[in-house]
Amino acid sequence: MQWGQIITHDMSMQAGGTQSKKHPTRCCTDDGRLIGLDTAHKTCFAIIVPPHDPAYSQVGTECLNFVRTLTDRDSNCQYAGGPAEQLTVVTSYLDLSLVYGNSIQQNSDIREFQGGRMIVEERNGGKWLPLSRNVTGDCDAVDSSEVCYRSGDVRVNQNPGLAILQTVLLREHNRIADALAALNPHYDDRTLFQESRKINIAQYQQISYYEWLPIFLGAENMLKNRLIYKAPGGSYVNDFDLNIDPSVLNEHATAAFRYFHSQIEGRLDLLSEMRTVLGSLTLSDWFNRPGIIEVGDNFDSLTRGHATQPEELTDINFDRQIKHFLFRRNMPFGSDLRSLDIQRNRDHGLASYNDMREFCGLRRAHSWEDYSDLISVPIIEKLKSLYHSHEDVDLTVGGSLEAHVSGALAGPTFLCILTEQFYRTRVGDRFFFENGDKITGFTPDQLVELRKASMARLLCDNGNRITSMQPEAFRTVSGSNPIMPCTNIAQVDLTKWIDQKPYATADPSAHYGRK
Ligand code: HEM
Ligand SMILES: [Ca+2]
Repeated sequence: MQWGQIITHDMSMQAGGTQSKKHPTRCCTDDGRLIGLDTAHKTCFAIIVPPHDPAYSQVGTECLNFVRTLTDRDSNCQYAGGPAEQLTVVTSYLDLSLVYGNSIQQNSDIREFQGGRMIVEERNGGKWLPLSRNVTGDCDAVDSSEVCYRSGDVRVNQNPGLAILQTVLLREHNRIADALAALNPHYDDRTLFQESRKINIAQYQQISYYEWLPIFLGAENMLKNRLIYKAPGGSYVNDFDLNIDPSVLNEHATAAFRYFHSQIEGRLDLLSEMRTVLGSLTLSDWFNRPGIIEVGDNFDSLTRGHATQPEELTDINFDRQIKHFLFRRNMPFGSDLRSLDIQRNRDHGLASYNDMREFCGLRRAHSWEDYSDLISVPIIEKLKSLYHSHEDVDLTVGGSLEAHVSGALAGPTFLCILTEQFYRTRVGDRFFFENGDKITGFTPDQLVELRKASMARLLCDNGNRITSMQPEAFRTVSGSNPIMPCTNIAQVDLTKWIDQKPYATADPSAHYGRK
């Protein structure tokens, strides 16, 4: 057995799946009935709802739409004789492709080509993501005047939290570009764009690896496996390895990383600067309707809400908003994210839970009872009633039932996959921000600054009028993580990017010492 790779070249987006809106290919009728196999599109793999389903039986839904991910077979580029491999349409590096796009063409469509900036549009005194050119296609818009965004990633409109994050990262790019333009008046648009992008990506990698991932993977586990380093100061980590394939593991994108769907909270609080609750939104009212973030003070209040209200537990329970009401538009029920995850596991033909356990160095189970080292007995009893054999348990199911490793938010099998992925994502990236490459790396002075980047500072700098935040924005407010004025939160000092020399891009050969 070996790791399964999703083919490409932020973390994968499977081609042709159900990432955001309703898929144009319909495998069920509008009222949730199955379309006969003879008439359904060949990529259909509809989810059959049992008649006794506690939610869907209320409205007689017997079929949930599911369209198979496109593979190399569909695109006539199949590896000789190998099994079908899923295709992805985004880059697999942590390169903020969600902001900058996945190709030169996508990038050109969202760049301003002035002052190094990305396109933002002014509405109601604020700077927002540019509008989609196909509002009713990209969003669940009631009419074509509704706000619907265009960005580097088509999922931007999927939920309000994501639209906020996309906006914050876009504004951050322009904030950096404006600062660099003031510090280096001799820089042209292209230099400003590339340098700002490079800083924005570095901050994003710093935040992802040093602030966010430790909560999920455990800081000790990350240190031990060389995903992060202790107190690096201004020193480089030159761990780039040409032999490490940085593309996204199928087991990661289709099982392990989706486990965090369990954390999704269906109620989105709106909070004042004093952190009093002004109201709340219901997630399923706002799938693919991102315009809500531009209404009144919602951008700031929702941002404070996301930073303040706790996530749901990482466990076997999933919020009704995604379990019954995903993309429901104004219908009483929608789709079920948990079912989609399980069906996607089968669509991609992932290895079984038992095989993956063994591959990760855990004990292979030879009977149901052998799972009791990691899964509780009542849950094993439930599994027995659902699967014919202990060998049949899907990876996405078994992995999410394991007791968590101490200090992490996943059991050993998922943690093995997540750790392998995030090791590859850094070590396989020759531009990872901690690398000391003479041409592409940062100076030690700049690295010291980048290591001060935080989610709190990003939210402070790119809200409309957010003036306070807790320093660890991914953690709830507490005595040791109190709300404080933004001015007290460390800032990346961009004066370390003052470039004394005339910039050398006019003569790229100068970099390589060629004549
Ligand atoms: C409101 C929040 C979210 C919603 C509504 C949502 C919804 C979805 C949907 C509909 C899909 C595609 C399902 C399919 O057809 O196979 C998906 C994929 C995925 N989601 Fe989420 N998700 C959310 C948050 C998250 C979070 C917080 C994480 C991880 C921390 C996550 C990780 C993933 C991953 C890894 C995939 C597979 C992406 C790919 O490879 O194509 N999602 N999500
Ligand atoms: Ca949960």
